[in-house]
Amino acid sequence: MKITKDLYQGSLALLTDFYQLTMAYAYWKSGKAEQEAVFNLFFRKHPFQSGFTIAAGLEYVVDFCNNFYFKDDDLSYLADMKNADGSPVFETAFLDYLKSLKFTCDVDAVEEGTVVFPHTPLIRVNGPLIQCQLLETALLNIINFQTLIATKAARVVLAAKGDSVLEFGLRRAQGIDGALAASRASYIGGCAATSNVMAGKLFGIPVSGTHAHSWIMSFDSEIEAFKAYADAFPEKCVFLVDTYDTVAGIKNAIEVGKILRENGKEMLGVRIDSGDLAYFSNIAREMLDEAGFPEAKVVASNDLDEHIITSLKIQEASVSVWGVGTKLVTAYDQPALGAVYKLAAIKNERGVWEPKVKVSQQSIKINIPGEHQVSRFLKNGRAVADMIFLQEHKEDKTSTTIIDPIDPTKRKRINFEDFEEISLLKPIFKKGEQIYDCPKIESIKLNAQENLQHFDKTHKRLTNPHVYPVGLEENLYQLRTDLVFKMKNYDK
Ligand SMILES: Nc1ncnc2c1ncn2[C@@H]1O[C@H](COP(=O)(O)OP(=O)(O)OP(=O)(O)O)[C@@H](O)[C@H]1O
Ligand SMILES: O=P(O)(O)OC[C@H]1O[C@H](OP(=O)(O)OP(=O)(O)O)[C@H](O)[C@@H]1O
Ligand SMILES: O=C(O)c1cccnc1
Repeated sequence: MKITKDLYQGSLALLTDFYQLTMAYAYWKSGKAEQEAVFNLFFRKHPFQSGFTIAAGLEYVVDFCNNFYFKDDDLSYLADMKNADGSPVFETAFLDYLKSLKFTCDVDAVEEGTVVFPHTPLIRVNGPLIQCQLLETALLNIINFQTLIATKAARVVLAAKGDSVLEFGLRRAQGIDGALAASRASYIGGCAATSNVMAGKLFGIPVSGTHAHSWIMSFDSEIEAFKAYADAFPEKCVFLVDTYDTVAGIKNAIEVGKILRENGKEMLGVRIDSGDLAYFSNIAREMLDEAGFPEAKVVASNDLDEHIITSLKIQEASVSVWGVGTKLVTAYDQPALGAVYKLAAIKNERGVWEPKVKVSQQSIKINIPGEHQVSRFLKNGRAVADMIFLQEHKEDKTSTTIIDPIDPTKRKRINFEDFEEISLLKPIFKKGEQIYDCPKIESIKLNAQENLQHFDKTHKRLTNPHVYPVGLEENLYQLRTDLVFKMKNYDK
């Protein structure tokens, strides 16, 4: 899918913070625009107190980079911007430079659906400083949201323990694009289908749904409404049974289910959207079984999330399909991921790479310098640790120690020959040319499921999960510590 073309009719170069453009102008003016740089996009904490995060959004990023150019009307908009004294904000020669700007960066990224952890780069961009800088805001916008929602969906799906989860969020999502991106990310995270028809068309996601209370209310009686629905959709009958009286509603559904059966069709199930979902789902299950409908499913909806689903499972509710909307697509309990995009290295005038750190009072905010690689180590198919490293530090080594970037007392010895080693960052663009085929959404979803299987269930626990070890290779840890000391003048 051409996301930019289908959704936004062209380049999204102006989808950025104004300060990116002022910095771009200043880079250009000071002769730094083409200086080569490396930026990393990463997050510092899992959302929702989760023990894992699911990467999502790369296909949008690829599309954004492929369509990264300034259109004539973008440039005239910028040309019209004035300073307080009436002078133009951007001089014409700079706008001409932007007009001729072509995307030429290398981009390496973690594939969508990959389980990822704090501090490891999800995307690494290497290219002219001005281009790297101009990508920041859009890349963060895309990755922060889709990664957040894919993770929320994965948690909801884990709570559902193999039952289908339908995403019903469109009506309460954060605007049109929020809804579309959320439906896409929810599917990647493991939802079985969406109610969002446009997301179905754009992304190839299965669409599904039942009917609303208004359908029932438009008839004189519930049974009439069920019969009319069964006439229209004999193959797709999930009756919403709680408009007036849930038990009476289930009886009516059974009655119409029998009529359907006489005509050679099977009622798919009932939906309960209010009241005590444990109590009513168990009553529905008993009544359906007794009436000879053991295959009919009980669908539950109403402000569900992973915690309520877990509770309903503990209560042995007889729900087999979960409709989840608001709390999934708005990431209700944590509305932003907080990933950042930081300069990690820059090539100086002599052509030598200089690693860079931003020093902070909070050690969690000190970034990791250099052009990172990330390896995941597996033993018998089980992930044991991730290592962030610089290629030149690892060459010729047979073992190393990884060190927690925040707490250096947490360390792990890695003998490379003991593990299967997977490189997480894949080449996506080389000198501005796309060299990666974005997978179909079905294989992204499968990738997420397979990835999750590599992790012990203690990391996937919804509350207080066991922390998965992610560390800096010892030489990188030392490099970072030395740089921080240098920037703080501790060595003087
Ligand atoms: N057995 C249960 N255990 C825990 N939570 C439940 C149980 N049954 C329902 N819930 C949840 O409790 C909340 C009840 O919300 P609310 O009070 O809005 O429902 P309601 O009054 O039954 O429905 P509505 O207002 O939509 O008619 C929902 O989030 C629902 O998912
Ligand atoms: O609760 P969510 O997880 O967002 O799932 C979607 C909700 O949207 C629909 O009803 P709507 O909320 O429009 O009306 P209702 O709450 O009055 O049933 C549906 O019946 C669900 O309850
Ligand atoms: O199909 C449904 O049942 C549905 C769709 C959107 C929101 N709530 C329910």
